[in-house]
Amino acid sequence: MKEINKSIILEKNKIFTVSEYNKSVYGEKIRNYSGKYLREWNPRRSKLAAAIIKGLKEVPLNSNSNVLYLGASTGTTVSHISDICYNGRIFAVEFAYDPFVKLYNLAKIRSNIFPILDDANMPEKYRFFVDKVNFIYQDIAQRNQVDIFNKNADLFTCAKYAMLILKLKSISSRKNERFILNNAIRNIKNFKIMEIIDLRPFDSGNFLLSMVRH
Ligand SMILES: C[S@@+](CC[C@H](N)C(=O)[O-])C[C@H]1O[C@@H](n2cnc3c(N)ncnc32)[C@H](O)[C@@H]1O
Repeated sequence: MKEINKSIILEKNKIFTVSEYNKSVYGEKIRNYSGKYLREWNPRRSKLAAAIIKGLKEVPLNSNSNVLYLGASTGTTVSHISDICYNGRIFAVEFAYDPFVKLYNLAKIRSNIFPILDDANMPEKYRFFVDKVNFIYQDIAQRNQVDIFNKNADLFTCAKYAMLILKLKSISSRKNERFILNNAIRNIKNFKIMEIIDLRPFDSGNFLLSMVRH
């Protein structure tokens, strides 16, 4: 077993978060672990898990981190971040009603998740619900995904670290992958790139950018 941090554990080719909760969120396996539980983290369902398995060196999250999560969907990755940041708060923004209902139900069980039904293009609408966040995570398949990130990063200036899932096909389905990637990176404001992880074979055409504010 290898600890990435106190709450993230790698065992052979599998990854787990240490959890207070013995309740499966998306069908993942759970087992007992020193008075708590180990929740298997599926890298085909969560790009952050895929990036860690692919060798992401730093995960700048700890038990006290406050996170702004854009594109939360039903809360698969949110639930693992909720395990890692068990004393912090996760402000989870999702604009589609159906996945939001599941996210909302998850938040009823997990007291550190604060679901927000809103469009991440308009952070000024939810800025007053969001306390000081240290970290922004974005996983949104939209053509203007870099703009969405920049707008949120401009407003939530306490966030020192960020991770952006770049979905290249959503930006352009015709241009060359390298070209889209370089262009997207050039357009990111305020943050410099620490690591770029190609998420293949878990997720094709998606890259995780890990960044720090400059
Ligand atoms: C790939 S899914 C996210 C999966 C999730 N991050 C996970 O790992 O569990 C992308 C989500 O972003 C949401 N989304 C897309 N555009 C959005 C926007 N402008 N504001 C908020 N949510 C958005 C979609 O409705 C979808 O649920």
